Amino acid sequence: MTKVTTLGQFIIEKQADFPYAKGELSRLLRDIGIAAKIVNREVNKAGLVDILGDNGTTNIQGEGQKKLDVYADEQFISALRSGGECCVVASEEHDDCIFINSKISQNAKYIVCIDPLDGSSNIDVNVSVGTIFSIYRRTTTDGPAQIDEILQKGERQVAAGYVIYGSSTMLVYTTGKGVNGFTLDPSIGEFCLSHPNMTIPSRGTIYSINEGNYTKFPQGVKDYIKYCQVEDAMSDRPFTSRYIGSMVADIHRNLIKGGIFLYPTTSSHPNGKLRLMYECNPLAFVIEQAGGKATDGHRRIMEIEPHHLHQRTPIFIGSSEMVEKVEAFVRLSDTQLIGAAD
Ligand SMILES: O=P(O)(O)OC[C@H]1O[C@](O)(COP(=O)(O)O)[C@@H](O)[C@@H]1O
Ligand SMILES: [Mg+2]
Ligand SMILES: [Mg+2]
Repeated sequence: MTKVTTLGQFIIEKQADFPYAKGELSRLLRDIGIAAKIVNREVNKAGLVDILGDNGTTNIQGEGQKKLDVYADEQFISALRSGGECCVVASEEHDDCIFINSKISQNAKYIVCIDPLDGSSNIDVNVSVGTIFSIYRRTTTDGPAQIDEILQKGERQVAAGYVIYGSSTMLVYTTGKGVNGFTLDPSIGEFCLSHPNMTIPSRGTIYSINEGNYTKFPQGVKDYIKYCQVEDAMSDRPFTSRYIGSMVADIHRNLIKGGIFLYPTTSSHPNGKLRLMYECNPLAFVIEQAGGKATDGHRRIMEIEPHHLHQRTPIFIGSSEMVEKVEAFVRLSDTQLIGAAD
């Protein structure tokens, strides 16, 4: 019989990598795992219970909230609040940070940024959705946490990961020492280690982008898409186009098979669409830890200075050689633009 390692057991074993750890991060990851199971239960019942559809409210970015967006947000915040290891939560669904002022939490050392439900537009049609989380350590030690403690660069993350609610439910995370994936075994209600030491192939044959926006893309991205579509046996082109529209699901597939996910600037989203703090940074940390790359076309996502909670960024993320290739196209087009202006 093969040995089963649950997420809880794995987290405790890995605590030994950090000799001075007191178990707070382990407990925080456990709390996220618990909330993920609760959200999973509701996602699985969607269609049977009244949880599909719009909530009738909008979030800070003016996007309509789905009932499941609101439900997932409440579950994660409540698990983090009662777990006591997190003093501030920054969520896609709230304009401002949520300071947890309970006696046990106010001196907690961790800050969590979260996209409670990623891929909202897919909820009502039974397509995979996800949760993305990012964990930072506070930069001061006492008193209530301040806003600038939350706005840290992605390279300062101590842990990050995602949950994918798909044909099976998985939790994938990193603490900066590789990436491990756990599949929820519904018969025992536990996430079990199923994908140890995940690595992303350095090249793949999948590109993921919302091609409907093609005319709005910068020239370098248009040129890269054309490159993906050209026939060339040596480099396995034309590549396959796959776009689910849930960032977590697109990136999870590319992590396993190799590929690139692109959400560039567009004329309607001049700063990009996806959010730095709770979408791009955590996924960049996971993908880099798996051996891939994540940039905005010019610099590492995790080196971008955040100025506000809901800041957006363009992103090119996935297999290292593919990200380098799109960067080369972007650079070339920038030089041509400069040349034409001279
Ligand atoms: O519909 P578009 O513009 O292609 O955007 C799809 C992207 O938007 C998102 O759904 C945004 O996430 P939320 O659902 O959390 O707002 C990503 O998951 C996805 O990659
Ligand atoms: Mg999202
Ligand atoms: Mg969301």
